[in-house]
Amino acid sequence: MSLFSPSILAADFSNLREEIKKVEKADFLHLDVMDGRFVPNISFGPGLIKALRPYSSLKFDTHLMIVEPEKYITTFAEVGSDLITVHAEVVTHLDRVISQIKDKGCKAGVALNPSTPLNVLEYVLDKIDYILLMTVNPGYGGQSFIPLMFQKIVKLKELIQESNLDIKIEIDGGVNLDNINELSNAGVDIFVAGSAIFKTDNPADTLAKMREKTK
Ligand SMILES: O=C(CO)[C@@H](O)[C@H](O)COP(=O)(O)O
Repeated sequence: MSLFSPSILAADFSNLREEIKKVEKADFLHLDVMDGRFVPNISFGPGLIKALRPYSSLKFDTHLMIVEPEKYITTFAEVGSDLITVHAEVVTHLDRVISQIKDKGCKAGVALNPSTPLNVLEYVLDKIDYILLMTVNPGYGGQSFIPLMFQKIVKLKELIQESNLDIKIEIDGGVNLDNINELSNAGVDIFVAGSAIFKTDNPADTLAKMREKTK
């Protein structure tokens, strides 16, 4: 069964308490932390995540698009993250950071930009819970899915199956009602979607429609 992680980046920031209620039937809440350095945009930090934590029973899926994420793992774990994802591109000691995340009792995810090859994960594969494939260049919501990422998803699925490990494939960027069925068939386990959910009149209904189109 596919899992859903609506990204609040596309929600109405002036009304987040109400916005997150609309997606309470999802599985995770996707929290995009951006620092204006690793990505050109600045979003929000641990203070907002802490403030939202009492108002949702969803698992908090914190996606750190920041440099030096190793300095902030404890903070993001303590404000209520269940899953913490760091980008391989900014971490020198990936094995160590994954351990840091797990030591805090969180699931560990590693994200890859569209242009980053899968082989950077070869020697940490046995420690990762989730691989987050960026299917747009990170930094902004509302971009179009990069078509070549289909091949990357299929390749990663094969790699995981060959290794016999229990790693979930999460994708992020440009997911919508038109491409979700094909993406599900390609092997995606967790869908992050921002605009396709929050920019519709009825996010709960859109989420349900997306579920119907997945395995
Ligand atoms: O991490 C990011 C963007 O960097 C995403 O989580 C976006 O928020 C996804 O937005 P949509 O493409 O679904 O609008």
